[in-house]
This record gives sequence, C-alpha cells and structure tokens, in this order.
Amino acid sequence: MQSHTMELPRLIEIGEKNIEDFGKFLYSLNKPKKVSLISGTNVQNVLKSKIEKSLKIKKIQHIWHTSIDNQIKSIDIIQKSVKKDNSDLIVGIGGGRSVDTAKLISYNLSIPFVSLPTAASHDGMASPFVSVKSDKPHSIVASAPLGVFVDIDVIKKAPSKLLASGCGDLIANIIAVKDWQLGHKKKKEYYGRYAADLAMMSAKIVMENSSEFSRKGTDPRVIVEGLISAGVASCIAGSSRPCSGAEHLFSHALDKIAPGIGLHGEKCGIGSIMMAKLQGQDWKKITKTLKDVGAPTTAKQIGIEPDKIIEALIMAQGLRPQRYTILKEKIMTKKTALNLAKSTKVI
Ligand SMILES: NC(=O)C1=CN([C@@H]2O[C@H](COP(=O)(O)OP(=O)(O)OC[C@H]3O[C@@H](n4cnc5c(N)ncnc54)[C@H](OP(=O)(O)O)[C@@H]3O)[C@@H](O)[C@H]2O)C=CC1
Ligand SMILES: O=C(CO)COP(=O)(O)O
Ligand SMILES: [Zn+2]
Repeated sequence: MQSHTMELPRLIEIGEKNIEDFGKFLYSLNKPKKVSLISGTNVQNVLKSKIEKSLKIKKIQHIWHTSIDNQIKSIDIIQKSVKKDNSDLIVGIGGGRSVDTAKLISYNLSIPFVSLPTAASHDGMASPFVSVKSDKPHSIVASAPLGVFVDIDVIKKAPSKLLASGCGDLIANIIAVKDWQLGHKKKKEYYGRYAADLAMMSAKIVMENSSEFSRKGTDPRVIVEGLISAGVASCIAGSSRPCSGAEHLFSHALDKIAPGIGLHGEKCGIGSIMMAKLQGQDWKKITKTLKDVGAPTTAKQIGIEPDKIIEALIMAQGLRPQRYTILKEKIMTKKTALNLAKSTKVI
C-alpha cells in the first residue's frame, strides 16, 4: 500500500457575530504576540476595525498586507514584506484569493496559518491546497490551516453570488467522485471510499435542499460546513481528487482562456452540468439545483462567449494528464463540444 499523509486543521470555530472573539481564538492557538493579516481592499473596508478591536483585547500586534490578485509575482512581493514582520502567525482574510495567498506564504515561510473566510465561495478555506496563477493550472499542496474561524454574519453580508458560487464548488464533487471511481477502475488509482463519501455528502446537502433554499434563501451555515467538510475530504484523500474532476479542468481552462471572468465555483457549476451529461448522470437535476441557489447555468450569465466555452472544453481534456477523468473517454472535438454545450443549454 502506498502511504500518504493527512494534515487537518487543529481548531475550527463557526459562530454568528463572533468576530470580536477572533483575537481570543488566535490566542488559544499559539499565543501570538504579532500577526500578519492578508486581505483585499473590499474585505478590509468591512472588517478592519472589528478585527483590530478583537486583537487589542488580547494585546496582539498586527500588520496588514493587501492582496490584489493571485499572480505568483504579487504573492512574492507580499511574502517579502510579511517576512520582515517577524510575526508568529499569518492570517488570510477573504475569499479564495486572500486565503490562498496567506496559505502559500505561510508554507513558504514556515509560519502557522489561520483562515478567516469572509465568503462561502470555495472549498479551500480548510484545505492544504493553494490555487495561484503559475505554470500549473490546478492547485498545489501547501499546509492545512492551524485554525479556521468563521463568522456567519460576515458570510451573510457578502455579495450573494459568492454563496451561490460555493454551492457550485460543492456540486462539482458529484462529477469529481465519479471521475475518481473511473480512474480507480481504469488506471488502478488509489480510491478512498471514506473521502469520496464525505465529499458526496457535501454535494448531496445542496442537491437535496435546493428547493427549500430557493424559497427561503440558501442557508450559509450549511454551505460553510459543507465546504469545510469537502476540504477535510481532500485532506483525507491526500489530494483534491474528491472535489476536482473534469468540471474543474473546464474551469481551469476558462481561467486561461477568459481570465478574470466568472467566479471559480460558478465555472465549476457550469462545467458540472456538461460533464454530468458526458458521465451519464442527471445533468438536468444539476441545472435545476444551480438555478435554485441562484448560480449561473449559462455562459451568457457569466459573460463568456460561446466559442470560449467550446475552446475550454477542448483545452480541458489536455490539462492535468495524470488525473483520469471522463474527458479521457469522450474526446472533445469542435463538433462534439458544440453539441454538448448546446444540448445542455450552456450556450
Ligand atoms: N485552495 C483551493 O483549493 C481553492 C482555491 N480557489 C481560489 O480561490 C479564488 C477564488 O475565490 P473567490 O472567493 O471565488 O474569489 P475572490 O477571493 O477573488 O473574492 C471575490 C471578491 O469577493 C470579495 N469579497 C469576499 N468576501 C467579501 C465580503 N464578506 N464582503 C465584501 N466583499 C467580499 C473579494 O474582496 P477582496 O478584493 O477584498 O478580497 C473579491 O473582490 C481563486 O483564486 C481560486 O483559484 C478556489 C477554489 C479552491
Ligand atoms: O478547487 C479545487 C477543489 O474544489 C481545487 O481543485 P484543483 O486541484 O483542480 O485546482
Ligand atoms: Zn473548486
């Protein structure tokens, strides 16, 4: 048996209007004297003073760093200035970009990392994986956060499309797990049933409750727990396999073809519709669920031209060749890609 390591977060706090306890939370982890805080400008506008107040209670000094994009060059610049902080802890505050920036810098500098997600938009908040713009289109392994701190009130007030995007990232697990099973069957790849079932559970909770979400609004706490649990599933699997299959390859291809257009989870959701059809799964149910939670189901809704969707489907099959997916079995030509996108009403 080939061995792999499982690294999990040590402490996770989920509360509502608990941001004032953030300093206490950090103190309970490693009694930091000084912390480096990494976030974007929108998030700083919303949370800066509240976070500073909570750190003051525990006499924790802090230095802010602003994340603008996830280019490796920009991250290097922040890393240099974080190094000069001589801090005991690095905190990533925001959506996926700021959390990933902090996670990577923490790994490179061997300083513990805490994640404070301000949006339920992706499953990286509790995982050791980092997605940055580099030569690799997919995530790389860094370290899992020492702690994850969530204030549901902050998540509730974030732009609603971020929560819908998180639902898309969870629905993707339905495709990813099926692809993993395919890889196991065809290539004798390691398949972890526990990790696969855990990832599926997060997807199912969205699928089974979406009608209620469409009437009453999506429950942010359920989605946050689902995203944390999906991250833990990846920790257990030792790779992003349970949460990333052909639908993520499609999203990664769009990141290259149409950079900056659409959120990660939105693209994974649309990819899931098309890949579900290729896998022989119920793609119409996926479309309905995405609509219920207010996530886009067409290229037009995220502002991507139909020809870019075709290009992405063709490019996706060549990305991450070591990961076996349905795209290895259903070869995409211009004609088949067009047919797939049209028949699933993505274009
Ligand atoms: N590590 C992993 O496994 C994964 C990583 N990712 C990565 O995550 C990134 C995508 O994350 P995503 O969250 O979709 O996008 P971003 O992190 O880019 O966030 C999108 C926008 O939402 C804003 N925002 C976040 N929270 C709030 C809030 N509470 N109030 C107001 N504005 C808010 C951000 O502001 P601001 O500019 O202030 O940050 C930003 O402008 C990509 O870089 C992707 O590669 C995605 C999935 C998994
Ligand atoms: O986004 C992810 C899981 O949801 C990470 O997937 P990748 O490993 O394909 O980048
Ligand atoms: Zn994802």
